[in-house]
Amino acid sequence: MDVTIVPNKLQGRVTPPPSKSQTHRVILAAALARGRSRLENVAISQDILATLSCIGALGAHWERKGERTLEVTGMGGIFQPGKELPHFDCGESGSTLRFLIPIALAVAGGGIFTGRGRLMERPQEPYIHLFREKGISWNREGDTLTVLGQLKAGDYELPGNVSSQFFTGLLYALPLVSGISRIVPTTHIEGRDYLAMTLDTLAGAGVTVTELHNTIKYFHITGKTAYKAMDYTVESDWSQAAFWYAANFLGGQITIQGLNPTSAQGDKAVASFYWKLARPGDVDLDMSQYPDLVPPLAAMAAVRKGTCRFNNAGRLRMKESDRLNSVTAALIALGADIREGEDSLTIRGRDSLMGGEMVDSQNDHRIAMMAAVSAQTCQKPVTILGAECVNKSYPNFWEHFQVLGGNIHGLVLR
Ligand SMILES: O=C(O)C1=C[C@@H](OP(=O)(O)O)[C@@H](O)[C@H](O)C1
Ligand SMILES: C=C(OP(=O)(O)O)C(=O)O
Repeated sequence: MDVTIVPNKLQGRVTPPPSKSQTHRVILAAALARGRSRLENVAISQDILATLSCIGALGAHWERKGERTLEVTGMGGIFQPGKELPHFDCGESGSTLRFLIPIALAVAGGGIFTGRGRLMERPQEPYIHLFREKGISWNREGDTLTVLGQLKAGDYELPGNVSSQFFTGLLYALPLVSGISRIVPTTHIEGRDYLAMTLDTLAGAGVTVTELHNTIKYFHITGKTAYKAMDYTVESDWSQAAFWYAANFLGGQITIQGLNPTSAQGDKAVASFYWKLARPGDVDLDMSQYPDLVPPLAAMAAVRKGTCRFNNAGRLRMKESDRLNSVTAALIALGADIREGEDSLTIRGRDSLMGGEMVDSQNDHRIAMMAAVSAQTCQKPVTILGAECVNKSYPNFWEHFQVLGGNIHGLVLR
């Protein structure tokens, strides 16, 4: 679906969707627990649907109990083996794939994982190296990956600068096996707040992981822990709220409702980045902890007085698109002054953007949403190609855009 946006300023009230990161985590904890968990404020985006289909493959059950309520009956850490290895269809969700691999190894002795789009091209090397050492077999053919073996307790060393999702996967899986384990980062961890969110959700399910320190900080896990069923209300998503912050930065008057200012979501930092960028002048921003904020912050940086440099952003090349490249291509199409570095972006702010061109979302939800809010400040209409990709994380994004007065042509709502 291609949509054309005729520029105007957005205004009104919006509640961002439920946090995708929290939803993945709480569904997995509920799936591993014995008994029934009631999860409130859950939205079924494509990524969340992928995680739900995977917990089905593990033997957990889920049922919708209303628009935003989900009941999950967990498998209690006990997998009922069938004739074949379980099949996990991860869609395009990196979180689902990286969280489920060690869980499947812990409870089911492995599994067959499939994915679409760019998913299977995204890095898995830290797991490949680690599992090779542990005698677990790893075999990828095209979009199908088969992992086979039993996850055992022990020491797991991981680089911290590829994806925090490898840590989360092991943090979920190692408590399920017998014996003490340690997860030791071999570099500085990027995306630490995602791990704080993981530890928070695990604690809610009665699973305690301690962070210890000798020469470096590491995670200490006592094995054979039972996950407990829980009632949980998912918070609104700060990473998605960031696009409405960008819309406000570009002249919108939107009241963003329902956010928890003390959330464990690291992307609540968008509020302070907003004020940093609102002051004229040159700024350097370290994005190593906030990869998902780069597209909305780049939209802000394109229209302001001063140059903004986004540093330590190499991880963005490994997302749904190569996001350093796709942010650059999209903003250039809109008329921004942006330069792509190996792991950085440099944006010289302008008074406004020209628009009038087509922007390819490259099947990346955050690029489509960035282009949509940037279109507000353009002089000419903007066409976004592949606009349906927002379904990955924010299925009613375009509805919200319209309710806020966005002038969109070509929209086909499901
Ligand atoms: O754990 C999570 O929920 C996520 C971690 C981040 O990924 P990386 O740590 O792989 O950069 C982030 O970009 C992704 O959208 C969600
Ligand atoms: C990168 C993202 O998610 P995932 O890694 O789960 O695919 C995202 O939502 O921007």
